[in-house]
Amino acid sequence: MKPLRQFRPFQLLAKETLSEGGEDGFPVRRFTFELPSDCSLQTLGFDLGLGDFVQVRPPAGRVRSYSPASPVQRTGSFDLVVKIYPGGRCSGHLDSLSVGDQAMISGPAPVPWLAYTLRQQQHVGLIAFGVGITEALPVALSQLAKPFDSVEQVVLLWGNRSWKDTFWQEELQEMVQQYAGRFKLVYALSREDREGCVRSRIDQSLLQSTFETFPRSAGFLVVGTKQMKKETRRALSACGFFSPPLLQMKLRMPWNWRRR
Ligand SMILES: Cc1cc2nc3c(=O)[nH]c(=O)nc-3n(C[C@H](O)[C@H](O)[C@H](O)COP(=O)(O)OP(=O)(O)OC[C@H]3O[C@@H](n4cnc5c(N)ncnc54)[C@H](O)[C@@H]3O)c2cc1C
Repeated sequence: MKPLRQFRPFQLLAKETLSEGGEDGFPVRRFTFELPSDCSLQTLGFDLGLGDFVQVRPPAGRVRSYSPASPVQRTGSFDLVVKIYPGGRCSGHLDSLSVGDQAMISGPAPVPWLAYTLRQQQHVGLIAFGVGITEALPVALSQLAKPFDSVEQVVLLWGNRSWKDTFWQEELQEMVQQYAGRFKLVYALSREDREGCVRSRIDQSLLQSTFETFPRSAGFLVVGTKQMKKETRRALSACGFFSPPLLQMKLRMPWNWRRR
């Protein structure tokens, strides 16, 4: 099968709710789409460790991007994990699909600057807001797969309103155990006190304490809305971390990066 350069129909095999969402929260569902039995995201050219994503074209509304959330080597199917917004054109479209229905999907679409940001970084900080974990987690896994003398520590800070908004707790716990000492996971809940979690928004003081041991030249990936990313980068800068070389990143963007 050729890479998904153009939009093509993919059949929905399964749909499962991962989180109903807390108060004021929205549900998060996993959608499993069919691939030919001998085909995986990897054979289609995806590198999830570098943030490659798919695009979904709803019948009405704008094309939207989603980070595949299943192992890149899995043959026969792939998952998207999507937060369903009320009135959301694309998330609502996906949510309206029944098993057996098709969605128009293309990919891989790249995050061109990520390879540059992570290049030769021994300390990698990943900051994910809500469903942004779908992009951050494969990046964490791919960094941890590198030898210790290449990547020493990966810290994932995951911000949600409440525990009910979270999912993949078991998978994350397994990672903490498997990469003990190299992988640190911090859950930040803005509206709930809970043992093992920090009660806080993701702000300068939380960033300072979470990444206290990181050298100021560490590499960071922030995944969330534009506003969240902007505020977090500003806070990282205020903590003394180097802000990403934005100018260089933009110059490296391929012609179609704005389609995201
Ligand atoms: C590279 C990349 C990867 C992404 N990966 C994922 C992923 O794996 N899973 C996923 O769920 N999303 C992901 N997104 C976000 C996704 O592309 C859409 O922006 C999102 O699904 C909303 O699109 P929509 O058409 O449903 O909503 P729209 O029709 O654009 O918006 C309708 C209403 O929904 C609400 N809404 C939309 N977005 C938000 C928001 N972020 N917070 C609060 N309310 C909102 C607003 O009230 C808005 O008025 C990713 C985005 C990028 C750029």
